[in-house]
Order: sequence, then C-alpha cells, then structure tokens
Amino acid sequence: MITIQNLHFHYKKGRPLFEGLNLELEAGHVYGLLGKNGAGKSSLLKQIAGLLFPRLGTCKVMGYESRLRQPSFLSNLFLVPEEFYLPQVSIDRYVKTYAPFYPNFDEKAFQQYLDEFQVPRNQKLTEMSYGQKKKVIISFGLATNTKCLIMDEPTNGLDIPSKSQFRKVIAAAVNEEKCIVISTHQVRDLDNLIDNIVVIDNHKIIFKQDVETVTERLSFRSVKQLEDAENVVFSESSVLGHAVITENAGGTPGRLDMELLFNAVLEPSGRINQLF
Ligand SMILES: Nc1ncnc2c1ncn2[C@@H]1O[C@H](COP(=O)(O)OP(=O)(O)OP(=O)(O)O)[C@@H](O)[C@H]1O
Repeated sequence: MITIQNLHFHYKKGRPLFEGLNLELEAGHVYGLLGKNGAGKSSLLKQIAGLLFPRLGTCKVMGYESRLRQPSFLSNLFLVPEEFYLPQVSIDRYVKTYAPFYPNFDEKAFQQYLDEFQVPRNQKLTEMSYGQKKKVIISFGLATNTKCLIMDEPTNGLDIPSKSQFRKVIAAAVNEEKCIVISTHQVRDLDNLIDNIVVIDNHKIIFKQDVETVTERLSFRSVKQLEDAENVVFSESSVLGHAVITENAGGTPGRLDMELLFNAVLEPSGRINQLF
C-alpha cells in the first residue's frame, strides 16, 4: 500500500532529516509510528500524503507517487494533521463541501462516529473546543473510507473517555483493504489498537515489527530486584523496582509495554534489534 524507497529529505541544506529511508506498509494493518520529538514523524506522514516532496527517492501510495497528487490518489488518502484549520461553517456545510472529494464517503457512518464521540451536530466548527474539532476531523476521516488513513497525534487534546472511544471507532473501521498509520507520543492510547510498531530515529526507520512477533519473542514485566529476572534484554528503574524486557522462553505471546519497548529500541547498543 505504501512503499518508500531510498527517501532523502531536508528542510535546510546540510541538515538531513531522512537519509535513504525505506518503509513498506501493507493494507489490513494499523501501524503505530513512534519517534522522539523532531525525529520526523510529521514530516514522514506529510511525504506519504504528498504535502512534502522527496529530494531523492520515491514515496508511493497504492502505486501512485505521492508528490504528483493525482486525483485517484487524493480521493483514497486522508490525513488527520496534528495542527489543522477548520472553516467557520456548520458540520453539514463542511460535509457538503468536502465529502464530494471522497467517492466512498459514508454519511451514516459519519453520524455514528460523531454520536460515539458525543459531538453536537448543530454547532459551528469554529465555536467548538479543540478536542471537539479533533473528533469531527477524525470522524470525517474515518467516514471518507479512504484506503489509506493517516493520523498525526490524533489523541492529543482528547479527554480520557474519548481516548477509549477513539480506540473503539478505529478498531471498528479496520478492514483488510485499509492501511491506517498513527503517529503518537501517547503510546498507552494505542494499546490493543495497533498491530505493528514502526520507530523512526536518526534519519531512518530503525525498527518495524508486528506486535505478535514482539510479544512472542519478548516478555515485559516488573520485578522488585533485577536478579529476579533471567535473560534480561533491557531494564529501567520503576516505582515498583524495575521494568524489564526479557527473552520470552516459552514463546507464548504476553502483554506489550510499548513505552518500554520504545526506550529499548532507542538504546545505543541496538540489542533489541539483534533479536529480530
Ligand atoms: N517547515 C519546516 N521548516 C524547517 N524545519 C522544519 C519544518 N517542519 C519541521 N522542521 C524540522 O524537521 C524536524 C522534524 O520535524 P517533525 O515535525 O517532522 O518531527 P516530529 O517527529 O513530528 O516531532 P514532534 O514529535 O515534536 O511532533 C525538526 O527538527 C523540525 O524542526
């Protein structure tokens, strides 16, 4: 669905952001894109959406080069940006204006998503709170039924109940034909939602694995003393003692601690990567 090959990109000369970045994402999956501040998550999502162009290399979605922004590409991709502008119109007017760009837009589903998020339909967009606006744009994005749905920090600004509503609506929207990419720092918001983890750092993708493989090979748990755990791959001090990642000897998939995995992946030793 998304194929990025040898992507080179910089905003300012001499300060490369991507250097030979490669990435392949498939339909039927929900990818979590993780990275430190400034690693380039938003810029990578903009490359995919055709809002930034590679200096070298290619970025293709459904076979279309993103930078060409062809109509069949644009009608099958929706980006929920981190920062957005919504016009001073009602939701109805917004839908009348923008839904025609998406031939598979589902009005009934849109209303269901708004109901799930408890967003009032008869309010001007500019009179809504940031969180409510975000819910409208997420609902609209889901209702477009585009094959590729990209969300940049979608849970930022959502209150606690909305985060579980978010997981619920995304999980309901997943199907074999859709590729969903979500960037976030709020890894707990993606718990039980994403099935693949992608980590960007140092100009490249440094980790890409499906959650099942990760949890088959690694165990995540807390121990009082480090000596209580065998085959420790990574550890961090925690309030209860230590949060540890160990090799999963039994191979039975367990719980994933995405924050701990992320910190382990960024460790300079690269020990985690050697296990995959
Ligand atoms: N329009 C721009 N002009 C110049 N530099 C930019 C621009 N947008 C982003 N950058 C720089 O590119 C780098 C990557 O920014 P980007 O927003 O893609 O990172 P990010 O991983 O999404 O960060 P965050 O987690 O803080 O949102 C940063 O160093 C940023 O300063």
